[in-house]
Amino acid sequence: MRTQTGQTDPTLIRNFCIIAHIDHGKSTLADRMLQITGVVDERSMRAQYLDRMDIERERGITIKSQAVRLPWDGHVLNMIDTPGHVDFSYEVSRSLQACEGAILLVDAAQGIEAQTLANLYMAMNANLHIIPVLNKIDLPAAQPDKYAEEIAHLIGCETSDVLRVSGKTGMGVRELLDHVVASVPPPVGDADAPARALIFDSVYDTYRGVVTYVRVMDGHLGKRERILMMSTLAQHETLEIGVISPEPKVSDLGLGVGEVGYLITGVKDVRQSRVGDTVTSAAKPAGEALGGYEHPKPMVYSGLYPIDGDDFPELREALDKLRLNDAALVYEPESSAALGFGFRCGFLGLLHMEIVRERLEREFNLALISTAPNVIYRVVMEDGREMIVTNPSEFPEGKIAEIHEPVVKATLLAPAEYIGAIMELCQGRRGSLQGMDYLSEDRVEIRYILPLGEIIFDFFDQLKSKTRGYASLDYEPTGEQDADLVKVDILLQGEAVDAFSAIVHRDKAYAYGVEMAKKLKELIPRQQFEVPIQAAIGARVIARENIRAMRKDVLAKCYGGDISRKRKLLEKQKEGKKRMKMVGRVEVPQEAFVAALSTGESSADKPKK
Ligand SMILES: Nc1nc2c(ncn2[C@@H]2O[C@H](COP(=O)(O)OP(=O)(O)OP(=O)(O)O)[C@@H](O)[C@H]2O)c(=O)[nH]1
Repeated sequence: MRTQTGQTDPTLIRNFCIIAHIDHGKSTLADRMLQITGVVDERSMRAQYLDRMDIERERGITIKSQAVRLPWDGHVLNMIDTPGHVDFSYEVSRSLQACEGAILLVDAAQGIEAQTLANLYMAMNANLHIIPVLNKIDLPAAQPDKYAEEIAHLIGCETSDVLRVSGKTGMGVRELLDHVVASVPPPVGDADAPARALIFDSVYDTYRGVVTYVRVMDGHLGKRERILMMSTLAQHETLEIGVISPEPKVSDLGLGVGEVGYLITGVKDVRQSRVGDTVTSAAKPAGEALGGYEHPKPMVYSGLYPIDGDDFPELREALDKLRLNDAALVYEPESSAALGFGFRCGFLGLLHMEIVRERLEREFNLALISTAPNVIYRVVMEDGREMIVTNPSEFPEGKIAEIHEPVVKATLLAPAEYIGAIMELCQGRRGSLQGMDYLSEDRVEIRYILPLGEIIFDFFDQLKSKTRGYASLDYEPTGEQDADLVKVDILLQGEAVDAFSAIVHRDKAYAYGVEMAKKLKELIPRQQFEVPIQAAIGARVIARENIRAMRKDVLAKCYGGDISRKRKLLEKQKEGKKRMKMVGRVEVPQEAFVAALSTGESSADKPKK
């Protein structure tokens, strides 16, 4: 199976990935393949072998892609695991570039979902050979005939071409592996050309530094070789090079054309080894990088503040550490009059934001307040100045000529009976209908252009509740549009509280103001004096509530003048004060900030059906 130079003969290699909607069983199938090919024995098999991070396992989602080498029938199969969430679509696209084939995995009880479509289109764009597969055929609720037809209709094949498997029982998985060998084209590349390898993943490991996953397109990468990263021009030496099967195995011969493996250079930050970049030899560099490199671009911003102000240095340290493992995370310090010192952080999307926050809280033991998420607005002033606004506090005063907001192309899939509910929801979020197609008699694909700012709050939850969980959603950024947006400030006793300001559409400003004022009225305790809560656009007040003054002071409770009791009460009050923030003269308990800023459960928690 090896050529004269020692690498695997490319004609015997098959590189493939599995694309599927969340929960359709990708990890289970991958696990079964590990077992059937003998890479993992029965005893050491633990469920979802490939999902390494704890958070991933707990949430049952795949965040980081990985590649595993599977021996099968005299061939080498490289299975590249792709992440399944829209936030990570760039990583998906890079994993696809590393393959020649894709297994399109569809739950036989659910049919095609929005994510399946999005990934399928990406795979077709990358010219991959598609193997359509229905999974979970062991389920009593499976309707393989119905969904085979849907798939056949979608990709233009015969229903009999759609394979049927169960990742759980292993039924049909051997046949699927045979089919991969028979139908996925072997990689082609120029073995004599200067090396070019695509980085499709890079992961920080505490002990070994950054582990970079690559697919060699041309040439050869060896051990102790000086390599060059073509986007940054950084040079490193490969300390170790090998394949994963399923644990790392050092390959003294290096990696040749078509091979998939990892390399370690001792760098400590994933930013030095970026997904999408091309690795070449420093001594004999390639003339041109592989196409398609993109710098990760944050789409959603939010402020993160420690609940206890003293934790600010810990938060900084934690972010610095997380960053080593996450090339897409950006942050810079900011301060808020209400919340103290914190960081403005940029994320790829909502799930990414949730994951970062959860890791900060869980791995670094930090208690955090996050401000409402924001998208990036481009504001043009009448005098021609242009500014980028990622935070309501940056929203300019004065004469604004235009505001542009980011929009996404959203694909929604649902049973036809929910068309009305979905359209009502999208219309209410300023969506514009682009088209609608029936996938089968009773299932429909609806396409909308929607402002990103309108879907980052609770769109997903609303969609699920209005369709009883049957709709699925996928979206991709597609430029920007003009929008009539305003900044709504919330004032306590005439003083604006920066943490509660928001940029919203003019038509929704009133509703936001009323809701926030009501919420705060309930959350802020009475003070010695009356506290007006106002919502305002500039100088114009659009909503108002009042917190009435406290009638008695705390000591009034202590009848009889028991001095020790009095002292205890004062102590207690002092204790309470520590967790208060002063906004002007008004004492606001920390909990009020947390409660007012939480929008209930985040939609990113539940990307599942
Ligand atoms: N009955 C049955 N259940 C299955 C099968 N394959 C997967 N499941 C179940 O379906 C659920 C989702 O499976 P996963 O393998 O975690 O799905 P996934 O597509 O990897 O999910 P993400 O990593 O979140 O994208 C789990 O509860 C599995 O036990 C199958 O063939 N039959």
